[in-house]
Amino acid sequence: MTLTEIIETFKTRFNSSKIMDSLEKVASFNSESDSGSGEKDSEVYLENNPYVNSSGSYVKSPGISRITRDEREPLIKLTNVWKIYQMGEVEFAALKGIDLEIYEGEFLVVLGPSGSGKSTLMNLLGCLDIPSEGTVYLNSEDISELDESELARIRGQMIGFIFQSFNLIPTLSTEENVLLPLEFQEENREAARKKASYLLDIVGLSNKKKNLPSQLSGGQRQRVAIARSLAVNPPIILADEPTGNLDTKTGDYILKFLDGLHEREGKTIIIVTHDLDLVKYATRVVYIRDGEIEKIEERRKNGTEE
Ligand SMILES: Nc1ncnc2c1ncn2[C@@H]1O[C@H](COP(=O)(O)OP(=O)(O)OP(=O)(O)O)[C@@H](O)[C@H]1O
Repeated sequence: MTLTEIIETFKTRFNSSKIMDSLEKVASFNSESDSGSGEKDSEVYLENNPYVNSSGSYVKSPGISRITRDEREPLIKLTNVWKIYQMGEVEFAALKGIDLEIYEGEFLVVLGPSGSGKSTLMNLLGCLDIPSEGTVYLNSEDISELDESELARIRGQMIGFIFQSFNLIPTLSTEENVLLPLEFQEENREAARKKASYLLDIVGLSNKKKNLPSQLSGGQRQRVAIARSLAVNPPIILADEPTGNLDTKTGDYILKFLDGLHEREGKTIIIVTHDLDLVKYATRVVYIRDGEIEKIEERRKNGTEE
């Protein structure tokens, strides 16, 4: 399906946030079996990080924030959240009474070993799943009170997702993948193209606009996912193991980029990882083990505990 066909088919049936939601689910399913071209990353893009080079330019927030909110309230709040998986007769508690408040401007790293409940927590923080018990608030709204399309709308406006599986639409080019959320926001087409072009430029992929996801390396796909997550300028960026499958250099680039978005753009960044190295970027670290918060550490950036 082409970009136009996808848009026209879905626009007639659903509201825009719901479409993005459905497409991302399909894309994440499709991309699991798709391991990429294996093409080596060029290092040229390392020059493009506006937060690393000295050109003085940086990512200007594209678009305007569509949310009005009380800034004293947490962006995301979890109270006594449990997630219980049912496997036949057996119940398994993956999260056991999590209380957590996340405020604007934080760089939060959720750290825990394999099986500790990170992805489960991530899905709840991103309002992609609902708790078995307890309450999740996004922008002061109890998400279990919202219907599916309201939830998709608020989530689309508030959260940019960067998932390990990249969630790119396999039949769309790099440029079209970035354009997709903008098309559904009813942006002026020319402005949307400019924005997509700018975002691809800053993630160093202007020369890959016409490539399909299968013709990109893992690191390049991750950067398309970042460009797309920034397209609608959400206040929160939620990243699941953002450097997971990447070589050190590309991983470093992506982290510095996220760090720049935090420092220069005031974005709230939430990263879920098992990689201890990432805590140096954090303003707060949540240690999770066996479905419980073990401790929470306030930090000054660059490695020191407060
Ligand atoms: N759909 C499910 N049904 C049953 N159990 C599940 C389900 N999803 C996760 N679990 C279990 O819940 C626990 C937490 O899983 P989760 O994926 O959140 O851990 P994680 O910390 O993200 O692990 P990893 O770092 O290995 O990805 C694990 O013991 C896992 O086996």
